[in-house]
Amino acid sequence: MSLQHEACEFRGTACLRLRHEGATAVVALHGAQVLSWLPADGRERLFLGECANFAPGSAVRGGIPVIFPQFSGRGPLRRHGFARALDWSFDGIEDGAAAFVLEQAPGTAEWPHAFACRLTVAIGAKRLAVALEVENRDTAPFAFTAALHTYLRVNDITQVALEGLQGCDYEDSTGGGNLHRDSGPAVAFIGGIDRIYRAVGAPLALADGGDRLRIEQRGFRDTIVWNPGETLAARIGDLASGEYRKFVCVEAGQVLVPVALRSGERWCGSQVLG
Ligand SMILES: O=P(O)(O)OC[C@H]1O[C@H](O)[C@H](O)[C@@H](O)[C@@H]1O
Repeated sequence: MSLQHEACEFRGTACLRLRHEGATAVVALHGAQVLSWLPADGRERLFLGECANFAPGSAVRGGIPVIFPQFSGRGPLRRHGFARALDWSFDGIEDGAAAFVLEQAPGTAEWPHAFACRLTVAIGAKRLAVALEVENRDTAPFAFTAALHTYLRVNDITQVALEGLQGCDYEDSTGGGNLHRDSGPAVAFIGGIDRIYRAVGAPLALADGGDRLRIEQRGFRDTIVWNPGETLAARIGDLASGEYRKFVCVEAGQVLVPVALRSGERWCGSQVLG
């Protein structure tokens, strides 16, 4: 059976529910943000904050926010860009994936370029695949940074280990952007962590007690690893008390070297979980 889809409301916001091979995903039109992913075993794999704010123009804490055209505060635009705060349009099912589009509009005026973003979401029994394509529809070149800011639900953050980054260089965003090389076999999440690993190629594995999740990315060269830790979490207004223990962000990103597109060119990056 092919991918099934239906419009639905989830936490009061307009969404599309996808079903395939016993798995379900919910994608909000707000930000084209995947909010929920239940593989066929029925266990939620994404974190969505209890206090997540779906008001127009706001960023929703959890799921898979689409970061475009600027990662974090690395440029003149609003933090993490506008794509996560705007409504996207559902553009149908194509090659077994639901497609959502965002194009130049009054809400994107802070970045004066003609562009088209296309986010596709596909699911299988044990797999979630999200791909972001960006097209330059302008007459002039432009450059951007982007990420799929995936919030992975975990049982107990003190037991979580992220494997596959040994030997990779990273910028430590908590330490003024200092460069380091990861020497340990796994990243642990004790205290806050905010790192941009560069040129990550091989798949990662998130071990959470007895559970393991494979994380693969293509097109995106960097991987951002983030959890605010207790102290910073207490200052994040849309994160309920103790919720920082329930997620780690493992983000597929193109941050350290922006993507430059000439007129008519396209770029694509993707993240596959499962
Ligand atoms: O609070 P937000 O704007 O959603 O950002 C949440 C986090 O996103 C990324 O992971 C950055 O590396 C962090 O520095 C930032 O704190």
